[in-house]
Amino acid sequence: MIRNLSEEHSLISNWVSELRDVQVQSDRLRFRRNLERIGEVAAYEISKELPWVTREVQTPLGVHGSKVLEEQPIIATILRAGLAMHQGVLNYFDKADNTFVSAYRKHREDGGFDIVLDYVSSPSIQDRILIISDPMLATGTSLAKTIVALQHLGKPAKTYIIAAIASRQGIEYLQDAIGEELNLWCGDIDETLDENGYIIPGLGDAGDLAFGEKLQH
Ligand SMILES: O=c1cc[nH]c(=O)[nH]1
Repeated sequence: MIRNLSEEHSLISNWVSELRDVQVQSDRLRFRRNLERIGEVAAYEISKELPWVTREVQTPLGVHGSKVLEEQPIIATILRAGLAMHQGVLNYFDKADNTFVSAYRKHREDGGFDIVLDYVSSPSIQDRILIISDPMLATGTSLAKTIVALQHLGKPAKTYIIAAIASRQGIEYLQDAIGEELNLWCGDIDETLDENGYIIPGLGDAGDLAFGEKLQH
């Protein structure tokens, strides 16, 4: 299931528009906060699909059968661009377990790049609800590598992916690579990727906009 939240004319479209806008995106605090807000709303939307149970809660004046999440999800992100969105998801699933993966583009002399994944910190994901946030689903290769790496830690009950902007090509790549139904919640879908694997029109480099420029490997 692919949910393009921009089609629902919600506040998410406003925030994605600010992420894209060169006049606004240079304000790093606002850029990070917009990613965080998208993470928060996506977490809320996904929460409507998760299993709930009724638990008796003692109030000062009586007992109430309250609906509560059956279990907390595991929320995962890919360093470093994913951090702000991850914080948004964690703001709402505030008791969640967390998975961190580092992945970066190692540039080759021929102009291409390979995804190097060298750090995974995670609990077992066996039978758990897994929510992975990755703000820019561009080629889909880092997400696919992350999902494959996490498969060594168990088989999740269900995996959700949250992105601010996804490319059509990345969605198709990921659908083929993971070999199961893709559950993607994204702020918008763009049609084009350039030769450097950047989403066009996209927003630029989300990690640099959130945290500042880095040296290239
Ligand atoms: O367009 C893109 C692609 C990958 N990562 C980004 O930050 N932007």
